Amino acid sequence: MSSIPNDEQLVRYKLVVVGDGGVGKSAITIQFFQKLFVTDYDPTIEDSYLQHCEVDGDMCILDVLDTAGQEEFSAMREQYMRKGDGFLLVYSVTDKQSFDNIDQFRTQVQRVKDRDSVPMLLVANKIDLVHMRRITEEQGREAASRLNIPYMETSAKDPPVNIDAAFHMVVRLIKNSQLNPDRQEKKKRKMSGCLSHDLGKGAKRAISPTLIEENNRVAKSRYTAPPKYHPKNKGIQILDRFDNRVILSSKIETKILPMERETTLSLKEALKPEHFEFELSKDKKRVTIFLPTESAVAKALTIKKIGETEVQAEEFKPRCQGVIRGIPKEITEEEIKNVKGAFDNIVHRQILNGLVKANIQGTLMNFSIEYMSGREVAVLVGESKSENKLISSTAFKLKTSQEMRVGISPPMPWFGMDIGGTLVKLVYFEPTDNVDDDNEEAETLTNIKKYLKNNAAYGRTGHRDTQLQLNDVTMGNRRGTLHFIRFPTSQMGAFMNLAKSKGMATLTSTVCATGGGSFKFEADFLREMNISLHKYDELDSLIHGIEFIKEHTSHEIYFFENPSNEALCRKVEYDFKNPYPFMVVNIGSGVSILVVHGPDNYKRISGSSLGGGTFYGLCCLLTGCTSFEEAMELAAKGDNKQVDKLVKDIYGGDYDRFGLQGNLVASSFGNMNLDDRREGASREDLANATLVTITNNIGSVARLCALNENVDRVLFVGNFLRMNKISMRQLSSAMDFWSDGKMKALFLSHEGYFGAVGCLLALLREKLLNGDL
Ligand SMILES: Nc1ncnc2c1ncn2[C@@H]1O[C@H](COP(=O)(O)OP(=O)(O)O)[C@@H](O)[C@H]1O
Ligand SMILES: CC(C)(COP(=O)(O)O)[C@@H](O)C(=O)NCCC(=O)O
Repeated sequence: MSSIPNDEQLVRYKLVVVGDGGVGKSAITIQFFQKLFVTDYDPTIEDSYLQHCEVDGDMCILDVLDTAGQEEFSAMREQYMRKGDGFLLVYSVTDKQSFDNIDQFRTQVQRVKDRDSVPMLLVANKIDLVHMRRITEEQGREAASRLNIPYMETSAKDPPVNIDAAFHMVVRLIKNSQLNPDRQEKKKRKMSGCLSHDLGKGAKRAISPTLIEENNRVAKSRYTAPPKYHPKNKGIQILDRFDNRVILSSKIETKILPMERETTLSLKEALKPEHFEFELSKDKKRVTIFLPTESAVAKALTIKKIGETEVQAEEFKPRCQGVIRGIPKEITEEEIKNVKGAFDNIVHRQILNGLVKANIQGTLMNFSIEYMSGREVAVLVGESKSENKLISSTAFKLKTSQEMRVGISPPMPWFGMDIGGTLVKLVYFEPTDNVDDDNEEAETLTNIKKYLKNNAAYGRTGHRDTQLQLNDVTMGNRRGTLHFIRFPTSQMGAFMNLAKSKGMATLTSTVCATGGGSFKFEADFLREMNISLHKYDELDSLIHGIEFIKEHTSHEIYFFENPSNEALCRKVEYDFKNPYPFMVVNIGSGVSILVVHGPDNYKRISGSSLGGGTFYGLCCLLTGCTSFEEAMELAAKGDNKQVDKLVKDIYGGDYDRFGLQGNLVASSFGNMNLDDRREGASREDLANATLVTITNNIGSVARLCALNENVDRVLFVGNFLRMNKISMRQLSSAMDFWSDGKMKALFLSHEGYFGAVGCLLALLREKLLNGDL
């Protein structure tokens, strides 16, 4: 029976990604490890990544160092080059200088490794930027053959091209070189023939031991289990702990070993950052964890230890608090100052299973930072260098991830875009927390901000719903104002031109989008603006947007009291506590019906093609109206009874036996086959009848679905309900009447914007999670 090898049996390959700054080294590495495309990355910091990987059917550990391209880091570069087993030499096909510099990187690797033949791959990156390409494939291949190394073209953008293939290729090159050291040696002699010859035998002997040692080391780790290291062994240092394993580092190499007799569970596994909030007591001795949901509580109870710090789950109830105990040492102001000051001195980040650790120079202790996205909290774990043991652990509030310079938050501006069948909904997050965005394009950014903020109309058809603006909200790790903007999907071309003229395309290369149009217009965005759409599913986004807005705003959810009585009807705020399960009826162009059992637990149960688009389309056809607003105005003045056949038109009164009142619509538009009734029906009546028809149908489908799902609260959202009190009242009375008062129709103030909010949140969550926890 075969068994899964443990880490001690696995071969570990150290790969190093080198090349000029800006060629996409981080993008390539992050795409490989985290399967996402990042556009912004701190160019001054080196990151290393460690992950299990399968290459050609063999499990191994890949340890990849993404290097800083800057010159000032060149001394450090030599140090890591020495440890590298294989190298990706990256240039950008849009940047000739980066291509020209490849020779230097190659020579440097050879010099530092003291060998001519080092496993290396020439990587021509950014091939997606076709129109900006300066170095052809032919030139790239020619350079590769001159350097005697293989060549590969890549793109780290989604969908990525050859990213996995490039890393796998380097592993293959390393394996080949290990299996065939003789060939390497021969090749080396051949390539550096004149050097050996000129210097004679002595020089050759001087070179050989290094090579033999190098090959022995690799061969040993390939075929025999390495010795167990104990931290007390001289010169061995605990670098990190994660997932029940400990990483030990000696001067020679770094090993991952299982953490025996340790009960540590990684914080990441036990709780997700969005499940809790931290608060540091004034005396900085206690950290309180707030757990918002029951599901989080269940997980929290499984935590035994975080590092050396005991965590006790104390009577966790929803919205109750527990306390991290046993923080052994009060952190002093001085230390905080040191650590804070040291954020600028981060020289190396290590991203282990998504957890960011930053090594900081210049502190009294060697702190590592575990940063929790969106919570503005950092947990600092101090390790005394001399004793190799954890001596303190604490947490305190930080301003932002920018200040820490860890975590990857997307560059400003932050937009979420929902491109629907009729309308594009755009939410724009305007930061107000006075954090420097550290953005080279600060002026363009400021201009865009001013333009959006100072106007409520954009072009002929763009509108900002100023009444919906949300001030002082936290998104990602920032505080700010959320603005809500919409324009017709048919105006996408004009929107792109406007956005281009405001410099959007120069500021960002990725925008998050949802809705059917995120697929339909994807190619146009790329072609016209060189912007990739980071796509999120529209129903996921809708649910996450609703969850966020209902948690972060008051007065959002309401219902109608006495909906069928004109004089007594009034809007009443609804306290949506214990919300699950509930149903969502999204009335956009068409209708989607979902049942929601928890924040991440929903399903689409039904839909209808008779939606807002049907109302608007039919209205244009029947009344000649030219805008939704005009259609609604007409409908408000009309009377459907001219158009529809009522129960009393058929029965002469009520149909008592089954409780059908005479005024009930028996047949929508049923009177329009009669000449006199048709002639008597005004545009207003036709608009009203159209609205009533569509609304009635949605109401019946929704009620049946709610019945089927055993749900009594139904949230109606979507822009069909914009300025549409008629439909809201009608839905309210229909739900109430037909369910004998058991079901409730609820409405949300931000009607059609939830998808856009949800997709922005998804982007922030994805970026920040991948960057830190
Ligand atoms: N200014 C508007 N222009 C067009 N349709 C509008 C407008 N305001 C509200 N609507 C209504 O909203 C519907 C679109 O709703 P929305 O939730 O934005 O869906 P979608 O995502 O399909 O665009 C339209 O079909 C129409 O009934
Ligand atoms: C296809 C859609 C999800 C698109 O969403 P929309 O742009 O209408 O908001 C929606 O129109 C829909 O669910 N239509 C109904 C399809 C049906 O179940 O009959």
